[in-house]
Amino acid sequence: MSIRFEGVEKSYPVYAKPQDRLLEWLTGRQRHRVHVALSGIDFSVQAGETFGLIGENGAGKSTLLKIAAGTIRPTLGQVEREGRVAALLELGAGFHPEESGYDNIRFMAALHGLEGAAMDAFHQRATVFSELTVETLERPVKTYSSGMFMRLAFAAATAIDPDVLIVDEALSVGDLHFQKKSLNRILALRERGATVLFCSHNLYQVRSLCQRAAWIHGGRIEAIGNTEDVVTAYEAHERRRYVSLRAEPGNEKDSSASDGALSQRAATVNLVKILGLTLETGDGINPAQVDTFQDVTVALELEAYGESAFHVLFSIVRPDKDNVFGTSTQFRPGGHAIVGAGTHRIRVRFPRLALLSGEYLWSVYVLDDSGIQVLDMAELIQPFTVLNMKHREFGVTWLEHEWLLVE
Ligand SMILES: Nc1ncnc2c1ncn2[C@@H]1O[C@H](COP(=O)(O)OP(=O)(O)OP(=O)(O)O)[C@@H](O)[C@H]1O
Repeated sequence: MSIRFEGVEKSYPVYAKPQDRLLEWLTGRQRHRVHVALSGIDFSVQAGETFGLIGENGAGKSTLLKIAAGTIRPTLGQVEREGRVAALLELGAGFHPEESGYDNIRFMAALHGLEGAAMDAFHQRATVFSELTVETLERPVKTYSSGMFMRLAFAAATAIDPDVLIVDEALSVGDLHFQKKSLNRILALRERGATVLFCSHNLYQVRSLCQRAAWIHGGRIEAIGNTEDVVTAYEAHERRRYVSLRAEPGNEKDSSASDGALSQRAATVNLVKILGLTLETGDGINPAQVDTFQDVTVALELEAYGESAFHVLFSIVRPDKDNVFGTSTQFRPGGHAIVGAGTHRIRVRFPRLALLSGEYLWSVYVLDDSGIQVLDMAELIQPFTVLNMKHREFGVTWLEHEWLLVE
C-alpha cells in the first residue's frame, strides 16, 4: 500500500454572501449551508501503481488529490501515506516571492526535512532540472516570467525523488520543450517504481498510463477498478449526458439563452471524441507494412456530441514522438471548421507516401475552432512499418532532389 483512504469525507461551509461569515460569528446563528465535496471514499493505491481519477468538473477529484497530498484535511476519515510524497498540485504555492530561486529551493528542501548532503543533492537536482541560469536563480522569484516560475516550481516539487507522486493535470508546464521534459520526468519516476496518483480529463492519457482508475461522481466513487472498465463506464455516462442535454427542450439552436446554458454545460467535458484511425492501401486495411511511395489513405472517425465547430489535426510521428508530417483541417484551402453533432469521417489520401524505412505511428488531436484548446487526442496510435525496398536513399523521408553536377 502507498496511499490508503479510509472513510474520507470533505465538506465545506458555503456562505451566500461574504458578510454572512461575520454575522454568523457575531450572532452565533448558522448562516451557511454545508457542501459535501467528497464522501465515503475508501480505497488504496498500491506501491508502484499508476492510478487515475476521472470525472466531471466539480466531481471532487482535486479535493481528493489535495487530501492525498496532505494540503487539506478531510472532515471525516483518514489518509495514510507511505514514503516521500511530491505533489504537483498548486505548483509554486509555497514559494516566497521576495526570495531568490536558490533560497526558495533551499526552503523547499528544508520543508522536506533535508539537511547536509541530502539538501545539496536536492538543490543540485532542482537547479539542473529547472534549466534556469545562475543569474535568474539569484533573482527574487517575483521577477520571473510565468514560464520560469513554473519551471522552478516543477523542478523543486520533483527534486525530492518521490516514492509517491500526486499530479493534478500538471502534465503541461511551461513551453513545449519543458512540457516534454516534465512528462518524461514523471514517466521516469514511474519507471523507477514511484506510485502515481493523478487526475486528468484526457481519457486517452488515463488509458495509456494507469493500471487502475476511479470515476468520481458527485463526491462519491461511482466506479473503481481496471482502467478500461472504469473509463468505458464513464464514457457511456458522458454520452448519455449529452443525449439528454441535446434532447432537453430549449436547447435548440435558435434559442440564444438556452444555447448559452448548453454551451456552458457542454464545455465542461469533451465535445468530440476520436473513435478511430484506419490506414487503407491496395494491400488492405491497416497493413503492418507499407512500401515507400505507396498510395495510402488515412481514415479518421469522430463523434461530436454538440454543435460546436472543431478542427482535426493529425500527424505521422516517429516512436520518439518527433513529428514527421502533420496537417490539420484548418490548413485546407478555406480551412473551415467541422460542425454538427453525430459521426464525422475524414479521409486524406497520400498518393505517394514519401517515407523511408522505419517505424511510424499516428497522433490525432481534436481542437476547438480557434485551433488552440484540445478537446480530445490519441497519440502514438496505429503503428506501421515502412520498407524502402526499391530505393537506396536513407533517412526519414525522401526529398525531391536533382543531381546538378558531379565532376
Ligand atoms: N474551498 C472550497 N469551498 C467551498 N466549496 C469548494 C471548495 N473547494 C472545492 N469546493 C467544491 O467542491 C466540489 C469539488 O471540487 P473539486 O475542485 O475537487 O472538483 P474537480 O473534480 O477537481 O473539478 P475540476 O475537474 O473542475 O477540476 C465542487 O463543487 C467545488 O465547488
